[in-house]
Amino acid sequence: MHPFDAVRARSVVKTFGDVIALDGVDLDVAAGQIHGLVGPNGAGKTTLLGLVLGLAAADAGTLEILGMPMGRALSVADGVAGFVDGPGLYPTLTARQNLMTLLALRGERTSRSREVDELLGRVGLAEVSGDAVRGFSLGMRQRLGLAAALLGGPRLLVLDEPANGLDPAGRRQVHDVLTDLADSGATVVLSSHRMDDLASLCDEVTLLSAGRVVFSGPVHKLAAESGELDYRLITSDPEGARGVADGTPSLRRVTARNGSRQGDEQALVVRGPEAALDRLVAQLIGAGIAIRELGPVVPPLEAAFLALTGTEADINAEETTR
Ligand SMILES: Nc1ncnc2c1ncn2[C@@H]1O[C@H](COP(=O)(O)OP(=O)(O)OP(=O)(O)O)[C@@H](O)[C@H]1O
Repeated sequence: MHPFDAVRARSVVKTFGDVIALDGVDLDVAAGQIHGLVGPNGAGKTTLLGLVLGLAAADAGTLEILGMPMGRALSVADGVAGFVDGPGLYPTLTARQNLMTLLALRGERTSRSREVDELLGRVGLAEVSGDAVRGFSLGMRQRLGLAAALLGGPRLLVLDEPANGLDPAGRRQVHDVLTDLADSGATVVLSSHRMDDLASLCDEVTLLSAGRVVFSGPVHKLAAESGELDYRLITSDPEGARGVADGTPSLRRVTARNGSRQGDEQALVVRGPEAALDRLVAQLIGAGIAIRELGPVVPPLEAAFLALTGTEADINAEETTR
């Protein structure tokens, strides 16, 4: 459908002194897709987005943006817009003045004021469009930054944690804007720490860990990397359920690894493949034990993140010292 990659990185390296921020990164983002970058703090997400935006040049490797090779000169490629480390805004100007100023800087002032109002409405800032940005919350600044990035009608939008500081309604609004943009054929590359956000928004995700790609592909495939999950069950007969679990092949009873909750003294936590869990459920029902709650202790996407980035061990250790 789309003949080229909007972003194509091969063996990209970026260092800051002794720190290797990106260590041979490959990235393919098909045109028209929403692609998420995820990874622990310091994994290299912002650095990679900065290279795509032309804010810095790679030390080694190749990077093609919208089919054009990025050179060593620092400049935003044609058709690309976005921000890293928060949007750059003029704090003393109003939201509307910020966007009008951006247009003025491009010599487009008078013709597009209606478009500016429409954009402010789309990102949920219509009512505060006349307020000075210096009084804006983090979420409001994020929304205005998104509107500013959309002004030029980008073919590739690059956003570093755009959902940062947004309330649930704001997140929904931003999702809608990004989805509409992708539906119109543009490409979006964004970073996020929220796996639920990425799952609901992105076609594909790339998981970075310590500057390397440890997964890249569709979100459902990432979930499949979670390995064995811990499942938490609340039943009508905790003692009886423990006995049934102990007799279920391939299933182990464990102490909750993460997310202890109220009522956990009544909960049974088991680890094993899905088929073994299915057997346990059938046996519990057969034994007349009602299942009142059943779900993974850590959602599959988060579990995959923890397993692939090696952060799972830290969490286990934390649990055992409680
Ligand atoms: N300008 C810089 N000078 C020195 N080191 C830097 C610079 N920018 C990034 N780094 C280092 O490069 C590594 C990657 O940082 P980066 O900001 O890309 O990670 P990130 O995945 O975006 O992290 P976070 O989730 O915390 O935003 C980190 O070790 C960071 O300290």
